[in-house]
Amino acid sequence: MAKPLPADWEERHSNSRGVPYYFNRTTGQSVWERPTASTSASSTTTGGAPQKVRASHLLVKHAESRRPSSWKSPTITRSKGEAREIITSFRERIVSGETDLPTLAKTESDCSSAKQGGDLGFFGPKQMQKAFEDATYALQVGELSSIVDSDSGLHLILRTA
Ligand SMILES: Cn1nc(-c2ccccc2)cc1C(=O)N[C@H](Cc1nc2ccccc2[nH]1)C(=O)O
Repeated sequence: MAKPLPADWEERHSNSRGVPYYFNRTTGQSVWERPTASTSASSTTTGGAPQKVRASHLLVKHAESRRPSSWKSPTITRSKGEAREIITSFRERIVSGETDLPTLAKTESDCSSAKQGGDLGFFGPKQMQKAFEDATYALQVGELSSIVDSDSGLHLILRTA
């Protein structure tokens, strides 16, 4: 029987790895190992300040997106299903090594960060939509996410720091 988690820690599920990970609601820290009483909030690498992460992403919007418009298209009418087919193909091309996320994001992402190769810079807890934040914190640096569904559309996320 697993011991209860220390205060502020919660168990989450990593879609990309299919295993649990542990998230500290106070510091924004995420760890793979189940925390014990000694894994305190102050044990962050930043001395207690919420840990920031950096990520690049490729966004494919669809008709149900919060803002179905982008630098690529003033009115986005593709269905969510079509968007999923498109982003699945993009992910296959990245995983095969044919291209990489920043290169593909520059021409294909529906986010205004496309010109920066999808780089969003550093962000901390509660700065991005929850689904995006959770997916990013669950990634190791250098890891590519599975398809992440937010109110903005479908994302591929590459954690860079
Ligand atoms: C969060 N963010 N950062 C930038 C950005 C960053 C660096 C340089 C230029 C733009 C754009 C955005 C943004 O919200 N863009 C939206 C789309 C979008 N929605 C997101 C939700 C989560 C993370 C990134 C996201 N990007 C848009 O263009 O309609």
